Amino acid sequence: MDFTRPETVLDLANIRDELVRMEDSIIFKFIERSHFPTCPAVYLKNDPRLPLPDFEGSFLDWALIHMEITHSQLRRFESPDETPFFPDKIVKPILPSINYPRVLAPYAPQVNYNDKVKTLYEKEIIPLISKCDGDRPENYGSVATSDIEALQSLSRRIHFGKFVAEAKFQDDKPLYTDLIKRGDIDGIMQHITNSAVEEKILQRLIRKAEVYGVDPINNQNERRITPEYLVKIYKEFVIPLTKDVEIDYLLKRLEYP
Ligand SMILES: C=C(O[C@@H]1C=C(C(=O)O)C=C[C@H]1O)C(=O)O
Repeated sequence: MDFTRPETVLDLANIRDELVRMEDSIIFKFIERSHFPTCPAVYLKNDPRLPLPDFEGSFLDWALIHMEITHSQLRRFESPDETPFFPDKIVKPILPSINYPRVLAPYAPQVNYNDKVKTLYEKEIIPLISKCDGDRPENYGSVATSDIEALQSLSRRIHFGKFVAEAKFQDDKPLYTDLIKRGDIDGIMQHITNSAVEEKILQRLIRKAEVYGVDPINNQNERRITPEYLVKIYKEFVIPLTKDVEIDYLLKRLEYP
């Protein structure tokens, strides 16, 4: 997929291949996070264990904002497949702009589900992928670094729903134009859903978790990322949020030619 060549981006088969590649990134980021305990202090607003002068928010919020400011200076958020968690904080790149040809509708950057992504990650995913419950102050920096990597991978995967939606719209404009005009959200959900593709993804995740998630040197055959947890994360969070992004993107699509 080459974002300077729109024809490679709006090919649904190419998009699905890219989603498959993202599975490996997400699994490996989860495995990295699984080396540490839950470290709840990292996610609590203004926690006394992590004093942050002149800042309202959690340690992870602080770390993510500073990482996104640096990444924005390196042009990360000019790329149409990257969506910031703190869009109001990012700054102009220090590198020259790349004028990517337009692939998505101009409002695409405003389709931003990262608040939901971060909340679900902290509340639902961390308890599943952490090594154990507990707080280890010596791990706070590593935990935040690992969380940022995992959040950025999850965000990219979920917001790829914009490309899926645009590809589906282009493939059947009459159908989606009628559904959008009637505000038929259930009808849009029905037509963007491909249960066979979803099932294939879940089956593949089980196999990947069985291979990647087992620690080869651990003779107790303990899993670092269980297949069941990975399926739960995708089935209950990643795929539904991707489809929410698809629907949200499509509902505004007729505002632009
Ligand atoms: C991403 C797509 O749209 C939907 C969402 C999917 C997902 O998030 O994995 C898979 C199939 C569809 O239900 C697609 O059609 O490939």
